[in-house]
Amino acid sequence: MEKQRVFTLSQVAQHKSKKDCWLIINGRVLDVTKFLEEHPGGEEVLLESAGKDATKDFNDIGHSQAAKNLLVKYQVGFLQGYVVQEGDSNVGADSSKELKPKEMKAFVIKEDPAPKYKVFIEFFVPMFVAIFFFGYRNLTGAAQFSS
Ligand code: HEM
Repeated sequence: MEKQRVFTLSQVAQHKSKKDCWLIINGRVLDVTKFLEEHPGGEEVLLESAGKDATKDFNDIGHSQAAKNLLVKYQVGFLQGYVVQEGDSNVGADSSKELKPKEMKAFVIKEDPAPKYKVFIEFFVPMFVAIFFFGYRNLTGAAQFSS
């Protein structure tokens, strides 16, 4: 559950120190603070990407499947606006399968542009039309009755 949290780029960017180091790889937000000293490539390279998207750097090195499997271990969530494509869930599940670098598809999170306006259109407008209609009929009916 913890790994499903969604972070914005600016939230990730706040974790860029040696004592609190996050980075993004393939849309996954990773807390690598405890991994800094263990990283075979050294802590400097990780600190250079701290708080940022390190996907390109990670892929350029040609990390092994074992390294890719480690990503899930340090994952604390996902980057907002990214969808992990099919097959990426295999990371960490089957180390015998070599996975290709995953492509992340960006999508736009659309907020309802005017929900109050929509309520007005869907509810109040028909209500006003009905009131107007019955009011008009009553008035004309009353007018006919009185004449
Ligand atoms: C959480 C993210 C990362 C993990 C889990 C990770 C893991 C590993 C592992 C297990 C190795 C040993 C070789 C291998 O198995 O491929 C390694 C080597 C290395 N990593 Fe990373 N790495 C990460 C991020 C990065 C990043 C962002 C860079 C940036 C450039 C980087 C640069 C390197 C380098 C330069 C090596 C040494 C390669 C060599 O000696 O041939 N790593 N990494």
